[in-house]
Amino acid sequence: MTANPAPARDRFRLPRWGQRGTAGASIPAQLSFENIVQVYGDQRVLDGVSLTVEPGELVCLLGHSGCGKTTLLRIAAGVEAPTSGRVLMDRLEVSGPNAFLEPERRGIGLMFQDYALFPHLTILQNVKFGLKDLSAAEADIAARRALSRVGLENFANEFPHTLSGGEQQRVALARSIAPRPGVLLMDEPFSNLDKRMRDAIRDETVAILRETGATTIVVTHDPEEAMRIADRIVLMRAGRIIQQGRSEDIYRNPANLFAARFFCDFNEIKGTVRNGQVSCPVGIFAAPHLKDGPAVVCIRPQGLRLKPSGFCLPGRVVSRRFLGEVELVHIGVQGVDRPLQARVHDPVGVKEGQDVGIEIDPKDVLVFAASDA
Ligand SMILES: Nc1ncnc2c1ncn2[C@@H]1O[C@H](COP(=O)(O)OP(=O)(O)OP(=O)(O)O)[C@@H](O)[C@H]1O
Repeated sequence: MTANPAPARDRFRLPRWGQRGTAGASIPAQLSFENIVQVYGDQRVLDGVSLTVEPGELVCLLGHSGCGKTTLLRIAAGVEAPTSGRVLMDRLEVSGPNAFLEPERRGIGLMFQDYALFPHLTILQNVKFGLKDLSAAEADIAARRALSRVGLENFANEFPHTLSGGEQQRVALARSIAPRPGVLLMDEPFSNLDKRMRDAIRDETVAILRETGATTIVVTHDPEEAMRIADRIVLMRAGRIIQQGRSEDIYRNPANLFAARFFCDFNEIKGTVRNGQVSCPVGIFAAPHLKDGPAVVCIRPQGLRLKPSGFCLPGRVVSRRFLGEVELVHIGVQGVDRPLQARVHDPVGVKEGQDVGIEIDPKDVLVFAASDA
């Protein structure tokens, strides 16, 4: 049942919501975690997490399912108390041995992947829900301003089920920014959207977050998403922070094999390090930082180039798959268990079964100690 639906043409006339500029700004807060440990039964879900998110910064918590990302958000929000450690906002303890500030008094906005919209409330009522501290008139103004900010002011009187997934995501965003939180915590906020919509909405959401200025933590298990939106990526594994930094730095210089694998589907080949060099069946590469011993040579698929047979490393094309902008070519190489995968832009004339040469760009080669695996 739709109450006062927006005329269809208005839906098409809506301006891009990342460009509207009417949202109230937040006063961003610094959020710090000090040595957070969380134990459930005999499971140590968080194992000494320390992290400071600076005012206005957008941090992505990245990691596989079950590594503790959501638990850290819940502790920040005050929905959960840590087993030990402290959470501080602007250097004041909000969770810890000396204090516990109730979630509703932290000035933290939350947005979860299911959006959690109330089906029986209109869009406007949904957005007003978190504005209980304001008078009815003030709440109405703040909610309409937030809806306008996400380009949905014409949908105020509709009900959630009449909106598309992308529109519902924008309502959830409006609801979380309406109280102008100093900190916004978002748990997989784009995971319910199809890929085409996800890219656009993600970019627009980030534009709005930048304008509101809120300190933001976004949880995701998608490295591309993290690279696309984060000022800083914090990579987690089994309750610990493995590495943090700008996306380019982590991508180019992963701290270990786990971090490397997270960002790239490498060709991995066993090798042996001797005197700062690693030898393996596809060549010899520099490994100045490693001690002598077994190693894993990781080669990015885009670091392989096809040459005529007789040049560089000999190989035989096993398969070719058209992926749009690139082709994925699998090439068998003597001494290597699995065919190498190469992402090639223009493999003109290359056929399955054909002998080729393979050139490997050393900048796309990373080497880790085998003990790291
Ligand atoms: N209240 C709880 N009681 C017991 N175990 C819990 C509780 N909350 C979380 N866990 C467990 O803690 C671990 C980490 O869960 P968490 O939701 O933080 O992971 P996550 O990294 O966010 O994963 P996902 O990406 O799948 O949401 C999981 O094994 C989960 O089952």
